[in-house]
Amino acid sequence: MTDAVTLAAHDVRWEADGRMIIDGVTLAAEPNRILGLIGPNGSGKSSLLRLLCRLRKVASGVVTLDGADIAGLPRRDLARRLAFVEQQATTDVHLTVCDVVRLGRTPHRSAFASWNAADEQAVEAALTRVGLAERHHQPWHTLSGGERQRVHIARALAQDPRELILDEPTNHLDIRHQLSILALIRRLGLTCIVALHDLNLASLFCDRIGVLHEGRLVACGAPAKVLTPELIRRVFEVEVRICEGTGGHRHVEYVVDHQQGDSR
Ligand SMILES: Nc1ncnc2c1ncn2[C@@H]1O[C@H](COP(=O)(O)OP(=O)(O)OP(=O)(O)O)[C@@H](O)[C@H]1O
Repeated sequence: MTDAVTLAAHDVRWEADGRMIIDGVTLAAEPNRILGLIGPNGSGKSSLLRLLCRLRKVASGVVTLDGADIAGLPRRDLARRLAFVEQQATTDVHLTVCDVVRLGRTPHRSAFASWNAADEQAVEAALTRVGLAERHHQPWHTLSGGERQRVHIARALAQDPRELILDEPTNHLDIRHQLSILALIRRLGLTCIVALHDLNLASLFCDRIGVLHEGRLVACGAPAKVLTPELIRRVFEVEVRICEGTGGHRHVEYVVDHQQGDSR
């Protein structure tokens, strides 16, 4: 483990219903870089992300932030450092867009402090960054799925974190917004760990990719190193060709037999 590590898991295990879901995962986020997490449905991506931000307690192993066990950090200190955008975050239907984003300021405010200009500015900036500055007062329940996703990202940005963890942030987004949200995440320059299903988006936007398979980390490294036909066949059970894509990024092309209807 190098010094240049912010958030890291060391031989982390977690089980549910007597089944090992996360099985001895060791990985580290590099400061100001994006670590993508890929893997088939049920491979443990969400579970691992929840362990990394202490929404679940590890059964064994340790998660550290700047070398300190996160289990010992005060909740508020952790929330000032680390924001989590969940896959299907539920939100009280009576809130407006602005109310939801304001929740991101909670860790920065003391119990009796009034709402101040810095809080307001953080909320404004976050909404502008996700392209929803004009939707301040729109009731939450009237938003589309993609707009809700962007509001949740704005809420995380208003939290002003140094570490940002995102579980499938492109869910529900059309292709333009998938690209713009991932480009935004890159521009933020934060330390990010992001679960993604789309291998090409992972290849385009992540500095490194970790691959989960049945709760184990089976590969972790630069996209060009990790995204090989052999690994994708073993983990995802599909046939692919890897081509040279834009800007030297690997492009994954699925080999589909239209007679068979699948790629095997
Ligand atoms: N609280 C729980 N109780 C029992 N099983 C659980 C619990 N949480 C997760 N699991 C199981 O752990 C496995 C991993 O789930 P997880 O949501 O982490 O996978 P994932 O890689 O994020 O999947 P997806 O790509 O479908 O979102 C699944 O089989 C899931 O059913």
